[in-house]
Amino acid sequence: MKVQLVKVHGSGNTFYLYEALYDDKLDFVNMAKQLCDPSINGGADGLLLVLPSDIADAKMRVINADGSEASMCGNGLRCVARHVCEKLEVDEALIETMHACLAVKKEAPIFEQLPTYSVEISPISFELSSLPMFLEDKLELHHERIPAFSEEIPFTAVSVPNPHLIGIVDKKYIENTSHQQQLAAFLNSDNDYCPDGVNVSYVLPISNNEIFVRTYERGVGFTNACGTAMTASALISIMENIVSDNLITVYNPGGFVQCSVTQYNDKWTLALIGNATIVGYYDIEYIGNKIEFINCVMSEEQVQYDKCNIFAENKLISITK
Ligand SMILES: N[C@H](CCC[C@H](N)C(=O)O)C(=O)O
Repeated sequence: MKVQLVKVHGSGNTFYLYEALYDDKLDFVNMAKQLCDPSINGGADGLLLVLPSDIADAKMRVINADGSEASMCGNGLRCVARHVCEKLEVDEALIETMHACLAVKKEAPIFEQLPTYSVEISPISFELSSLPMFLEDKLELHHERIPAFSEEIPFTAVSVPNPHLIGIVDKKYIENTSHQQQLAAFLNSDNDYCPDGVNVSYVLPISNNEIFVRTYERGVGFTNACGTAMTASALISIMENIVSDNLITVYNPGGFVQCSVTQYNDKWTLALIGNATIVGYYDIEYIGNKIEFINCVMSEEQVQYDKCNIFAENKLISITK
């Protein structure tokens, strides 16, 4: 069976996007694992499925590189938003996700002429049971030290709605990722705290409206960026008075995004704004359960994005000097 895929990324978090006519009989788990193999065309962090929806303009499903399915993907949703808006020739749309229909919108470029979209990040819960995470005598975890995780780093647990553990750290934990690697690998293996795993992010405060976030993603490992994690990190940074502005620039190893965090009547509203870049168009042949790449046409957009990435890298150098 011949399949057409688009390789896309949001802030360097790279995916294959496949528009399926319906919940195909294709084995998406097997497809994702093969497509994300780093030895083939540089791999990817996951597979985005764009499907018809009865309640929205389209439906998005997210399969991680290890074949696990996630309830949400912020960087991926921006890429799906662009795909759907350009197909329907609109600037705004509604995308059905596992737990909510989310508003998406074409925005003015975040950097030079970069195609930019905003996506709603919702629902949000601080209940440990929503991740799930199990901690003795706790129903929530707010900016607290858990000795089993770290004696130094205060962590917050939040679902948006995929699960996140957010630590506010000083520079040494950004320069050396071994602590984060060890903790995240433990919490994403057989353990008593997070039976379904968890995305683990370390956040370095920069200014009253800038943070740096590095994420070890559940089902993937370290990625250039994790959209839901960056938005959750912006939320925690506001709640803990680490930043004071409602529009936060979040730098990451793959570039930068902006996160809008507003509160009304005790309800938080989150939006993630950033690029939706097309890397290339791929034709594959799906023979039995084996994927063969037939053809690939690279897009010119990556050149444009590289300039954005250099801007972010220079900022990171200035921060961690
Ligand atoms: N690995 C995540 C899903 C992808 C999220 C990330 N790529 C984003 O941009 O939010 C999880 O299993 O919850």
